[in-house]
Amino acid sequence: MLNQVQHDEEKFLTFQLLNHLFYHNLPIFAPQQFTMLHAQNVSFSYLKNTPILKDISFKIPEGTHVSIIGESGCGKSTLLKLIYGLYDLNAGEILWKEKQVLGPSYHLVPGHEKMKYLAQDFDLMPYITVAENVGSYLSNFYPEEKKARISELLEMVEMSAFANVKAKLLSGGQQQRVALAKAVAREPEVLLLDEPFSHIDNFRKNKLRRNLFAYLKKQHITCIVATHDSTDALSFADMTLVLKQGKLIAQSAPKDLYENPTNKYIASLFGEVNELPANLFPSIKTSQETVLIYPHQLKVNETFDFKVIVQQSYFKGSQYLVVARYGGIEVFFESLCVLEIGVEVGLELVFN
Ligand SMILES: Nc1ncnc2c1ncn2[C@@H]1O[C@H](COP(=O)(O)OP(=O)(O)OP(=O)(O)O)[C@@H](O)[C@H]1O
Repeated sequence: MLNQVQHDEEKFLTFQLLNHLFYHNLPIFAPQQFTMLHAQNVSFSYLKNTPILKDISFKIPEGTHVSIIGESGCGKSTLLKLIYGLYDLNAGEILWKEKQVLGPSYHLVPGHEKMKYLAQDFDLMPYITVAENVGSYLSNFYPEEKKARISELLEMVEMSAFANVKAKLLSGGQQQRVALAKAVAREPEVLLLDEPFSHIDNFRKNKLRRNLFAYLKKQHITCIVATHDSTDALSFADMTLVLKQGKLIAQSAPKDLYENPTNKYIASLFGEVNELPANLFPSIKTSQETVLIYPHQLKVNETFDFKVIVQQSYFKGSQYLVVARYGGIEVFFESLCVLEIGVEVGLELVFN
C-alpha cells in the first residue's frame, strides 16, 4: 500500500514538473510518451524579401489536437507544409521526437515518414475504387487484415456504401471523406490536415468530426488542423495557435482564447464580436477604453440606458442575430424574436 502511495506521489510530481517545464518553455528531458513537436524560431519565405512566417515558436505534446486559425493568407497551410518537411526553413528548426524535420534539400522524397499531410486537394487516384484508394498505402501481405482495416476506415467516414465506386465519380465532399480515411490508414504519428471538412455538409460534418477525433485520440495520434471553422477550433482542439500576417500572436487552450481574447482579431475568429466603449458598461472594471463583447452577451432590456437602433435581424435557428447601430458603431446582439427595423431598444450586458 505504502509503495502504491509513493508510486502515485512520484507520478503526480513528475506530472507537475512536466507541466511546469512545458508552460515555462523550459527544455524537457523526458521519457518517450512526453516527446513533442517543437518549432523553434521558424521563419520562411517563398520569395526573397517576402517573409511569410516570422519567428514562430511552439511546443506540442504527443497525442495533442491542435488547431491553427487566422485570416486567409496568414500562413496556416504554409506552417503545416513546413512541419511536414515540404520546404526548407530560412531560419529556426522543427523537431519531432527530438529529431530535426528536414526539408527537400536533405530528402529525395520530401515529407516526414511518420507524418501524413492532407492538402486541400485530396490526392485521390480517380480511376481506382474508393476501397483501393483507402488501401493504397496498406501492405498486401495480409489481405484479410487489409480488407478489415479498409472497412473500419470506410465506416468511420461513412463511405462503406461507396467502397466499389471509382473515386472520379464521387462528389467533392465524398472525395474529402475518402481522403481522410486514406490519410489515417497507416496510422501516422502526426496527422496534418488542411481544412479537412471544407467540402462536407453540416449534416455529416459533425458526426465525421466526432468519429475522426475520437479515433485519433484513441490511437494517440497528434493532429494539427488548419481551419476557418470555429467549431474545429473550439470543440475539437486541446490547443489553438493563432496566426496573423505570418506571426504567432496567441497559443492557448481554445476556451481561454474564446473567453479572454486579447484583441478583436482573435475574438472575430470565433464569430461576430462587438468592440464597444468601456464606459457604456460600468459593471466592467477595466483600464481599457474599449471592451470586447460577444452578441450572446447582450440582451434586450428596455430598462437599460444603452440604446441602439435595429438595422436587421437574421434568423439563426434558436435565436436571431440582430445588427443595430449605436451612433456610428455597428452592434451585434441576440434576440429570441425578430425586431422591427428602425426601432430603438435598450441592451443589457449579461455575463454568460
Ligand atoms: N507556392 C507559393 N509561392 C509563393 N507564395 C505562396 C505560395 N503558397 C502560398 N503563398 C503565399 O503565402 C501566403 C500564405 O499562404 P497560405 O496558403 O499559407 O495561407 P493560409 O493562411 O493557409 O490561407 P487560406 O486560409 O486562404 O488557405 C499567402 O500570401 C500566399 O499568397
